Amino acid sequence: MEANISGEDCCVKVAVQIRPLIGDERLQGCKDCVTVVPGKSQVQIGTHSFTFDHVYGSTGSPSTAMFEECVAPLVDGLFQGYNATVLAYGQTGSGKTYTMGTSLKDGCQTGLIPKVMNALFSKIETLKHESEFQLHVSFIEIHKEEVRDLLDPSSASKQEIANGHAGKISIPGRPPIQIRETSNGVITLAGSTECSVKTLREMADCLEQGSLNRATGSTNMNNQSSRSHAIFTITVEQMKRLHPGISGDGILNDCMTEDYLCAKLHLVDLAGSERAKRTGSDGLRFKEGVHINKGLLALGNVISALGDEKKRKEGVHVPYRDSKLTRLLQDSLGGNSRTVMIACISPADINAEETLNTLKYANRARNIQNKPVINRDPISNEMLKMRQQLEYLQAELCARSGGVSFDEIQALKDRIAQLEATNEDLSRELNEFRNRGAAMEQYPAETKACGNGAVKSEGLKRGLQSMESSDYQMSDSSDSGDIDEDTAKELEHTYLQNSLDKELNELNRQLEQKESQMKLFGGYDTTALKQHFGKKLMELEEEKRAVQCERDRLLAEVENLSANSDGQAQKLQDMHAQKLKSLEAQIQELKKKQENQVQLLKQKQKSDEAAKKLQDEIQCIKAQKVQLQQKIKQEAEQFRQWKASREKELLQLRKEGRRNEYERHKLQALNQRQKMVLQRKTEEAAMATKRLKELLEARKSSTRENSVKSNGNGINGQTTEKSVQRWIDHELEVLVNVHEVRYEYEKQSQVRAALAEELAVLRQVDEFASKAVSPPRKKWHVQGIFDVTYCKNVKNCFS
Ligand SMILES: Nc1ncnc2c1ncn2[C@@H]1O[C@H](COP(=O)(O)OP(=O)(O)OP(=O)(O)O)[C@@H](O)[C@H]1O
Repeated sequence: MEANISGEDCCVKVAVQIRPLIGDERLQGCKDCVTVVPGKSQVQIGTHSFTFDHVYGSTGSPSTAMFEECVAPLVDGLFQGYNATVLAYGQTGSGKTYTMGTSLKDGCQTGLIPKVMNALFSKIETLKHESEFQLHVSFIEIHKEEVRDLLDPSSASKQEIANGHAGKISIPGRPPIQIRETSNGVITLAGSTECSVKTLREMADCLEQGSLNRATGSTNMNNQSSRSHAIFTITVEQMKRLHPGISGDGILNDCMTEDYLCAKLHLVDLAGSERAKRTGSDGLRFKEGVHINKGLLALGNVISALGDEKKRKEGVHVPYRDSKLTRLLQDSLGGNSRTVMIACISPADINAEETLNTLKYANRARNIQNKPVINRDPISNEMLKMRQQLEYLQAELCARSGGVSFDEIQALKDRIAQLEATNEDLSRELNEFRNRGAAMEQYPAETKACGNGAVKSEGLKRGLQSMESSDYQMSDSSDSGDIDEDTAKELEHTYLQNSLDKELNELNRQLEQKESQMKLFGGYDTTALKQHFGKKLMELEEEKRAVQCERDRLLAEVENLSANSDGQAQKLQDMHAQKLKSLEAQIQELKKKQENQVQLLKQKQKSDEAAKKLQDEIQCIKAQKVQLQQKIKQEAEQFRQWKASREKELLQLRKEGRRNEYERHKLQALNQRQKMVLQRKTEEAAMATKRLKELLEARKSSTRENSVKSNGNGINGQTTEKSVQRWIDHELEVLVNVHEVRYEYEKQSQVRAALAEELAVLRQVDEFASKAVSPPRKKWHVQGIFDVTYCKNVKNCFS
């Protein structure tokens, strides 16, 4: 049997085992009624002729070759994850137990099961460096439509019952074994013992222990007849260690370092079909016989339903549930298993009828198609599928790229260069946004740490100081409310930019991911490939039909010839039969090819759909990316405009501030000058007052002198006149001086009042400046203008 990696259909293989005539049969003088056509796997009984996959015993292949040819490939398949079943079928006493080796006793190594165990352990030995294994064994029997655990030590006690037939006592309290179907259709046994075995000895012990527990009994046809269907199951769990980077593709193996496989091998020794008359059974044995035959009948119905191509195509119901035996063998017949059926027959002419039935039964089973798949851990399975798909697509790409012209390659290269350039531009833009965002971030960080408006302004002020010149002092005039608004605006902008950048990064990441996935699909138009597959399928279908017609024709000829019994006809019949066989093989081959093509086509369609979906997703992400980039640009532009207007405003304020500063300096200088004038005038006033006092003093003394002179001797009239004249002049001069001084005093008082008022205003200005709180810009400006005007007036006063 060939390895079946892809899980395609695979027919049940049938081998016939013809045992030699045994003691009783010889004693009865039985004759050999079965012939094997030399060099062919063909058995003839009477006028009937059947072709099988293998025929052993009699003049067929030696029975010793059976394991190598039929069972060893199944054992190998276990290590690839394929389930397998070996099923021995035949009438009672035909040699099923002998062939299977189910009754392993005292280490006697006859039959298939001991050989399976040997092969299994020697294979494990060779693979132990690359895999870890776990083996489990279960052994059950179906006796009178009940499933029994042959490895359960509690039910090991066997008891001979009254009529001498073997039987078992079921232990109360232990729940019966139940057949269950898992959600993915796998048949399991709930409640049966699963022994973990590590050595060949342990496994052989399990077989021996189970065999001892099996229900057997003596009948007229077999001294030790199996009264139940026995199923010995070996489960092989394998953890394969893969070596990353070793495989040629070098892609998926990098991430897949373990492969978990689990496969089961069912070794089934059925109870033999029997006729109560011939076995001479009665009582319990008779009832057993009825159950045995019932189970085998159900098996026959299942085989009929599955073996008939017409019924299968019509989707006829397969009666698996009619018996526990068929239910348990559901996977082995028409399911997930590679199955070999061994039809055991007796060559004795007294068994000819049963032998013919067995051969018919077996012949039908050959048409059963199973669907073995690798039983792999779902993740490993998924990985493998992807790898296969990748390999397939890579091969396809290679094939396709052979036909791609130089121009096309050049165009693709150009496109790649173009895309890379766009990508670089976008990355650069992104970095710029990021840098801007980072520069803005330091302000929010400071403001966040401080947590109040005044300190926020301080933070921003420091930030601005780092950018602006030292004449910033005047920008203190902008109120703290404005600064808070600015900070909030910048914060908002930074956060928005950051979140948009993040979004853009995420989109870029998704895009990269999707595009790398897309690369796996190659991106080529595969319509031509599909057409090619479709054409190929049709060709195969036609070829198959032609071969089938040829087969039908030959069959008809063979029918005609079998009616004709002369030697020539026999020869022709043989020739036709041979041709028929080769045609059968051809049909099978074509079927396989056809299935392969269908699988390929399906796979192709699936990958096309996936590629289309991926392409749509990429388009969608690209559209989102463009939108996002536009949004980022818009936002940046808005912020830039806002920033520019804000800076303009600031510049205006600074200009205004400088002008005010200049005015202040001017006023201070004027004030200084006025102070000096005031001082000078005050000194002049003091001088004038002093002079006035002196004059008044002089006047008083002259008055006194005059009165003394007039009251005295008054001798000279001219002298008196002159002195009066002098006195009058003097008086007049004094009066003029007094008047001048008064006028000057009033003027000085006015100037002083004006200066006092100006001083008050300047003090107020100084006070505001030292408190770092300026009067509102407009007010300050107006006040400045007022002061200047006022000072001009004062100046005029002086001039
Ligand atoms: N290939 C063989 N060579 C020699 N003897 C055989 C061979 N096959 C079977 N026998 C003998 O035939 C007898 C019946 O065989 P076995 O018990 O295996 O039959 P069976 O089909 O299992 O019968 P049952 O269905 O009643 O259990 C046994 O005595 C066995 O030794």
